[in-house]
Amino acid sequence: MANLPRLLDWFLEQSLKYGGEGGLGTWTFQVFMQPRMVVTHDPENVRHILTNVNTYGKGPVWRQNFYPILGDGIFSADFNNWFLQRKRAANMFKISNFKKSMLDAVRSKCLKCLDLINAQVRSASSSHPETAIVNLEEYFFKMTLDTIGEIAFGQDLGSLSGKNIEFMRAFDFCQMYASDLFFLPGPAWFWNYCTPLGWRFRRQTQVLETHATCVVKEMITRALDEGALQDDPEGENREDVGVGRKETILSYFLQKESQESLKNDLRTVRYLSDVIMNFQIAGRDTVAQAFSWAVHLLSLHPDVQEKAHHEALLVLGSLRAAEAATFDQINRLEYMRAVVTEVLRLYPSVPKEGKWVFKDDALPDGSRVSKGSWVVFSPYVMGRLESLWADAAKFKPERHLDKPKPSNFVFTAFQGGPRICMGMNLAYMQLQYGLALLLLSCQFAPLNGGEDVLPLQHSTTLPTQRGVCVNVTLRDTANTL
Ligand code: HEM
Repeated sequence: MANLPRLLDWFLEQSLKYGGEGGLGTWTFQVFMQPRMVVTHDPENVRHILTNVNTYGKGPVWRQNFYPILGDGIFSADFNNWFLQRKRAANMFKISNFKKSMLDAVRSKCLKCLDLINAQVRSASSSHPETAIVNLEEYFFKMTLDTIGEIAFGQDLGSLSGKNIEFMRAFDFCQMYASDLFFLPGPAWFWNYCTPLGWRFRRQTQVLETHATCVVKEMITRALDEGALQDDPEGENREDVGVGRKETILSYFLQKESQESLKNDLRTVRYLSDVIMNFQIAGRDTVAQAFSWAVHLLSLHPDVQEKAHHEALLVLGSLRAAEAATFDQINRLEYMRAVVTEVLRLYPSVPKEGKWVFKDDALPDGSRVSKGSWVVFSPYVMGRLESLWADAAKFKPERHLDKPKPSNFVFTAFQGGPRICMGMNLAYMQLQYGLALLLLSCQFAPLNGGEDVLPLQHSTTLPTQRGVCVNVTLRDTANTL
């Protein structure tokens, strides 16, 4: 328990100590009254775990700990329930949606966020060029929540305009608490019902549920008013087209429900609320944290910042021109893509992963794993192992240029196999474009000459403890090459 606040670094130390040469070998540990955890960072073991979804999955303990937040959504689902949700949501991630509705959502939220950052710097600065200290993390969290809101259910959640503060706080607390449950002795019910934090958790999950239910009910009412729902939804194999004014992730789920169940069946509303919650979790924190770590690392590496800025000018033009960037232009930001990959190697938004063992099995290195235990690997640890990355501690985007993409079982930020992150391409688009717009508008410098280590907050994802405060200097935005 003492190591909980620094769990990831503890994993790294233990892997180097007990993981044999290079820290890749398998070792195990067990928290009192919790299932055994088998830890491995060998890419072949990771491949085996991630590609055998019938042997390794989410399992009952994950589902129980996260049920109050994720319900039956895709992150907690296994087998057929997982497969159906993945298949429905996959409709949204087709190229035509990337080029139009997703890019529109990303663009409008990035530009709004940029305006707010510019306004804060201008109001706080009397120098020329205008400079101010800004905590950018809070802007990123609001921006990514509003973006995923638009993409997942076609609504502007208004976080960038000051709404949803209570919801976001509840969201952060619940994720942190549920993540701790795996490493606390004893069953979840004990912590949930017999401790003050558990009581707070249960109260905060009500805030989340109310928010998601409101969104779903509003969307159902809108779809019914527009006559966009079928009385008799067709079979699973027809081509899915989405419903309502525009295609959203939720619209692909709505079209599979009958009007009758949408109007009268509370279980249907609950299920759709779970879908919403899961996509909000998937799309908000991961991307916001990647933005934060990117700005932190760019501020510490002015040479990388300048190269990325130069590329943005070259590919997108001035800030004015970049506001209208196309999908193909964004894809040509190759150096920025390498920056994003390097940020996620060192600071993967999902820093640790545990899969439940459904059947007795052996890993490729010969280690035996028993049904009812966990196999654990950490993308954070893997990104720091010299046996996998030369100069692992150094931030060097160049390592990803002019080379084949690293295997998903070595660079595990998005994982791999059938459950690879569904939003990977969306995340790259948001980060490449958002960072390019930021760099065309501002320069970042660290406070007090640079703090090398920014303390992490233990959670399901990888937030910082105090946000990311940097010196922001506004550029002359008429700049072109
Ligand atoms: C930097 C950004 C992101 C990172 C690092 C990331 C990482 C991951 C990882 C590691 C997983 C596997 C988690 C697990 O199985 O427990 C995952 C799953 C998933 N991600 Fe992402 N993600 C990012 C952004 C997004 C975005 C923007 C979306 C938007 C829709 C998204 C949607 C999903 C979904 C739906 C799954 C579940 C896939 C499944 O179980 O089949 N992710 N992501």
